[in-house]
Amino acid sequence: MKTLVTYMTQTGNTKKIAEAIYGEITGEKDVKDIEDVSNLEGYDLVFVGFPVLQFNIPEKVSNFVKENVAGKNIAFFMTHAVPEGFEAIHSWTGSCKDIAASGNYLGTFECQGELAQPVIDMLLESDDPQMKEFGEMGPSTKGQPDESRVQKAREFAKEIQAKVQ
Ligand SMILES: Cc1cc2nc3c(=O)[nH]c(=O)nc-3n(C[C@H](O)[C@H](O)[C@H](O)COP(=O)(O)O)c2cc1C
Repeated sequence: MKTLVTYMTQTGNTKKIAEAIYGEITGEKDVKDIEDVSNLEGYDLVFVGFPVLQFNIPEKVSNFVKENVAGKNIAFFMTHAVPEGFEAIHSWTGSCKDIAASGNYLGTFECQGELAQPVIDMLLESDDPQMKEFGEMGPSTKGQPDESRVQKAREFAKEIQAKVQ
């Protein structure tokens, strides 16, 4: 069995989770920036990770998944600035299921990720009140994903792999 862990990241949070998942996976495996993946040929299980951007899965990621997921075992991981339990997270996990409709959807891991200072500054300057609100929650995201989140990601990786073995 061969597994791919692929991710998009801008400030490193999603990459940190990708590496935790990758570290936990047994068997043949690759970890790659999604920019470096042209298709999913040869992989039996794929983890796809991304930061939530403007209340959504980044378009680059959703397009890639829709184009390549047919017949594949797929799981997602995402990081976001809002705290875990925030209502919109349900719609983001729902979107993961939707874009994976032609594959075998196995689950989604999500956790908070720190807003980097340049991002906070940019969000605070935005005309969009919701983006401004994100900027204001910046300090409460510091240090995320922390070790407890990283540990949860490792457990998620194990659970997902067990589903396909
Ligand atoms: C332009 C922009 C838009 C964002 N929009 C959201 C959002 O809608 N909801 C949210 O919870 N976080 C939002 N974030 C925060 C990121 O999802 C979060 O910081 C994430 O952990 C970044 O991951 P990365 O370090 O892998 O890039 C946004 C960040 C940026 C830069």
